[in-house]
Amino acid sequence: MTMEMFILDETSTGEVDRREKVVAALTDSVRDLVDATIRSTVDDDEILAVREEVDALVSRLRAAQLAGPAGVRYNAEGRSWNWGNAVVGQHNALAPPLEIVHDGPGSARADVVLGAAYEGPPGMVHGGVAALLLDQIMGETASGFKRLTMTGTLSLRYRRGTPLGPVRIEGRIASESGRKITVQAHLAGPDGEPTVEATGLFIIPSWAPVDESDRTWARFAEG
Ligand SMILES: CCCCCCCC/C=C\CCCCCCCC(=O)SCCNC(=O)CCNC(=O)[C@H](O)C(C)(C)COP(=O)(O)OP(=O)(O)OC[C@H]1O[C@@H](n2cnc3c(N)ncnc32)[C@H](O)[C@@H]1OP(=O)(O)O
Repeated sequence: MTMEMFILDETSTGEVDRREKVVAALTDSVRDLVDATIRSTVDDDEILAVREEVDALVSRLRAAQLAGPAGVRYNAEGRSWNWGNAVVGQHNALAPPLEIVHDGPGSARADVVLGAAYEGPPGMVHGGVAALLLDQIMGETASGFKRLTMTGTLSLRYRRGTPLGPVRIEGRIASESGRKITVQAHLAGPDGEPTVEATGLFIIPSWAPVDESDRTWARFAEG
């Protein structure tokens, strides 16, 4: 991958903000649909009838589509958006409803409520979902919105099951050496005791801009 894979898009920030909100509301409804589908016990005829209506709605959305994935876009004002991102994509119903808070240099955290769609062992968060969330938050911790970083190596220790429900994830930079940034993080359930501990090596790719004062860093950092 190269910097050219990030898409320069002429849409104004005001228009990006407006559109993001409109589709994000639909995304919330689709998340609800996913949860309702998993947990529904209505009879078969009702399921078939709902399916027909959902298929009709999909056709309406397909009336105008991007040719491929949403990608990571930015405009000349420095606003960037990644609506399809698997963790923070505002238009991605597979992404849990999560907001990452950068509460200081080299640290980040997020609170999220994980429902039935994120289940692995009975009543517990899927291990891959825990890894997914940790990867994003640790990547953002390493990047700090001032440089571009990619996951090199991620190591997880699952200490005990994480119950579905409210989950907190916290990450911090443990050390840095050249283009290599080591991040430590954990994920915890409602009692605050870490259930998953993580260490990751995040790498500033050789092709990425090197000048941290360059605005390009900030532009792409929300990738
Ligand atoms: C979704 C994509 C978004 C990406 C862009 C984000 C922009 C926004 C930024 C931030 C906020 C958002 C945060 C995102 C959160 C999600 C993050 C992900 O899930 S990223 C997808 C998964 N990861 C990959 O797909 C990497 C695939 N691998 C590569 O592209 C390359 O291998 C890369 C960039 C990791 C290294 O390539 P080189 O060419 O820059 O590295 P060389 O120069 O060979 O090595 C530098 C040093 O690092 C070590 N190294 C290289 N790869 C390593 C690895 N995998 N593990 C450990 N060490 C490694 C080497 O041994 C070398 O060390 P010595 O300087 O000699 O001491």
